[in-house]
Amino acid sequence: MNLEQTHELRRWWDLAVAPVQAEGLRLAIELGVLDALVEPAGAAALAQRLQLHPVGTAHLLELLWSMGVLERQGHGRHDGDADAAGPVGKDAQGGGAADADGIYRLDAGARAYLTQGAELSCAKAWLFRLRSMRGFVDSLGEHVRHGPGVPKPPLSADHGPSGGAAQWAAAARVQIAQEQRAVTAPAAVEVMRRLPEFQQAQRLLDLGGGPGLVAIALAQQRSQLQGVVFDFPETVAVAAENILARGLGPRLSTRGGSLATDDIGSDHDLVWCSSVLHFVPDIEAALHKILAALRPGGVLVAVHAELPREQGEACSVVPWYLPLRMLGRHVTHEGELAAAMARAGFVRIEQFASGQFPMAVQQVVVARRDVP
Ligand SMILES: C[S@@+](CC[C@H](N)C(=O)[O-])C[C@H]1O[C@@H](n2cnc3c(N)ncnc32)[C@H](O)[C@@H]1O
Repeated sequence: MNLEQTHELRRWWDLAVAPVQAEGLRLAIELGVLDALVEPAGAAALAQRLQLHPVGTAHLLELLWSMGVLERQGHGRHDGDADAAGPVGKDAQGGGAADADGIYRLDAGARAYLTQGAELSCAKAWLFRLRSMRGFVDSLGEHVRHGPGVPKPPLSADHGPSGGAAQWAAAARVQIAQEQRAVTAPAAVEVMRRLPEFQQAQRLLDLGGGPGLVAIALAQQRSQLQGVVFDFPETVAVAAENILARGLGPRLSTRGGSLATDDIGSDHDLVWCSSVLHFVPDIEAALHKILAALRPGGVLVAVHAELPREQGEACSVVPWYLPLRMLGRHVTHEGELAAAMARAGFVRIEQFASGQFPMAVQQVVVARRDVP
């Protein structure tokens, strides 16, 4: 036995403790601990300011530090050692010098993405993901015993993964908007930079575009680009507000409907479609419709998670998409979406994986309508 090596059991024990870390982070966001620690502070002063218990707060801060959410200086020092606290400095909240628990402040990544006021804040998006995963966990046993849920009919009032079109619209205002602003829109811009056709494209369709921040970011890249955000009517109302707020009304418009049943327009040069095909009742039918909506030579860029065939890659994709699969939604295996595009008549299909999207690694599939 090598005493320095990690025991094989550890990976399962780590799973059991992950809820403690997630709950610690949730509390830190919801109690305002993270926002407060943009400025360095010790536990006692922070507890006083947020009306928390000093000992409980000290333990929470140490947990967050162990997770890499916080940096710590001066741990174990007492009042007289304050000047030795280093770059984090003194407790700005009047709690005196570095106390025995140390002075904490946010790590740069947590400051950029987990504080409520940050420009790229994903705090609400993260809280949403946590809530939805916790909700799913409670029903997992039911699904295993009694089978996956029945897919929702596309024409009912219930379009969302766990609720109705109104819930998609609410998501478009909060968590999808946060993820688009911080992650999806910059990634979409990067994907388009690799695509020669983007330079000439004049008509963009952002299919299932939610709050429309991807279409907005792409329009901001190229002044000749005009575009339409297509989604359920309740959701495109959110996109319309965002378009108006950025003064892009003359170039971007919205169209409300369902990809499953309604017209999505024609003669588009470029269709962007990310994390949407999971929710349509028939992927092949949706792909035929998208092909017909492109002009000859037009390009579809579809970005979706697919289930990896390698175990090492599957471990970070399968759990995220299990709720959708248990609800009877589609999550294709790697390569299946590209194969379906080929069957639908798309040509010159390329695929690459990217970790620069929300949640798990996404497969970017670029496919073209042939020029006769
Ligand atoms: C997970 S969100 C992705 C939003 C956006 N494409 C992105 O990547 O950030 C799924 C979007 O697809 C839309 N959607 C789902 N089913 C749809 C359908 N049948 N027709 C139109 N939009 C649909 C939802 O309203 C939602 O805005």
